Amino acid sequence: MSGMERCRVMLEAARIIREQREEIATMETINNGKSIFEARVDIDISWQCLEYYAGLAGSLAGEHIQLPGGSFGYTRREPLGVCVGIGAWNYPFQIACWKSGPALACGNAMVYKPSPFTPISVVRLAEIFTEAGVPKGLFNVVQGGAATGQLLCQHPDVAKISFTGSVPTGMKIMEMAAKGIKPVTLELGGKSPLIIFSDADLENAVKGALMANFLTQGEVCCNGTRVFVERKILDTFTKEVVKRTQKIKIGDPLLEDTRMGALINRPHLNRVQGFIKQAKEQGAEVLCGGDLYVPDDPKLKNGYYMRPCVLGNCKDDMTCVKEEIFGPVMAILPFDTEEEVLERANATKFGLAGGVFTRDIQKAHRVVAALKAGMCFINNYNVSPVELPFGGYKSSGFGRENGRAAIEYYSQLKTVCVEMGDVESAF
Ligand SMILES: NC(=O)c1ccc[n+]([C@@H]2O[C@H](COP(=O)([O-])OP(=O)(O)OC[C@H]3O[C@@H](n4cnc5c(N)ncnc54)[C@H](O)[C@@H]3O)[C@@H](O)[C@H]2O)c1
Ligand SMILES: NCCCC=O
Repeated sequence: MSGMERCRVMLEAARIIREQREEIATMETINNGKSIFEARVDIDISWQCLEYYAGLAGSLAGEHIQLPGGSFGYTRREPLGVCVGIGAWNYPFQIACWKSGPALACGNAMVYKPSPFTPISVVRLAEIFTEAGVPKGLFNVVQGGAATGQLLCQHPDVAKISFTGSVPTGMKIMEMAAKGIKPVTLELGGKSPLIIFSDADLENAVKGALMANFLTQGEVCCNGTRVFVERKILDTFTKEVVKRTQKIKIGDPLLEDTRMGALINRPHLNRVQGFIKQAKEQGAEVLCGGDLYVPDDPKLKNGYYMRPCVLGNCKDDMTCVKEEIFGPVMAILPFDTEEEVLERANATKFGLAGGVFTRDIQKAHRVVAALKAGMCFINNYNVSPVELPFGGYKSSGFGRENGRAAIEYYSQLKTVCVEMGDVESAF
């Protein structure tokens, strides 16, 4: 298909998703456990992603380059071939759109493997692509776990792998990709810093800290889980954050007023609680939450619910401050100077995201310029405009999703050199 034809099909897929927003959001809530309120936002970001790449599909182009003597060259932006997408369980539908959007826009095929914990909604995406006119076999879903993922990565017909998941799995994916000389995009974990200066708008900073920690039960790769607060406002800020965290409505994720649903599964819930136990043993203070939550509704009593947790008295060398917990656990850390906080914020193997709240515009830009992270926020956190590239530094991965940047990762350049004169042979 031409770029314009791909554009039309992708716009139709985006339209169907928009039309079926409620049904898909409900499916995603059942799939993952996140609140319906949030699932709707995920679905909106998903159709916006397809619309955005539909727009780019028709304008993909190479360059014309003039050479001496009337000769010239040109480049063609060509697809890679069959791309494999492997997704995590926290944003099942959205991750599949973030990968398939640029992949299909560039003229590739995709075989997508969702996490076995959230197998359902991406099947609906495949059906929607078919309804929209994507040719049979161009977007395929293969269900399975690690073994299936390995087979896909090692398959000789696969030209590219785009992976979203944990750092240990990312390393294995990269090893497999290296054996086949396949390009790879790695969207991995994080332990991102959020820096609150004393001149920040306190109301926005508190809201930002909650957004940075408690969406999708805290199971968000770019969460700002290390909240550095300038000592002057530590008490006021902490008190307000704790008060609002305690008010978060937990429970049946399909209810309209629920803002925190269930974690993904029992082992993960136990793991998150293990981090909190260890934090206490290492001297952190639980300022609120961290315990199991049992909803009144008897049919939910075995659900994987916990109260969102705020940890005080944290130190940089504690496990809860160093490791990705991937649950609703915020660590608050006081700081005194800009120089000190930057050094501490960057002292991590991860580099996915970072944020700063301040009214001082020069300070804001200076701080984000110094943060070693791929996605930085000034005076907000965890918003996901599809126009902006998203991806990590350091162990959080490489390659970018969203924005124009993703086109680079789903296409390759062919250079054509055209001679307009005679061949000047060396022989
Ligand atoms: N940077 C991002 O954009 C982003 C987004 C979402 C989640 N994440 C990260 O994902 C992690 C949580 O997700 P998870 O628990 O599903 O991660 P995971 O690494 O356990 O699994 C991710 C996917 O990889 C598959 N997989 C597992 N082992 C494999 C192997 N050896 N070969 C091929 N595929 C394999 C899984 O079946 C799943 O589909 C967190 O670390 C989180 O930060 C990152
Ligand atoms: N808003 C989506 C963020 C993806 C990371 O988990």
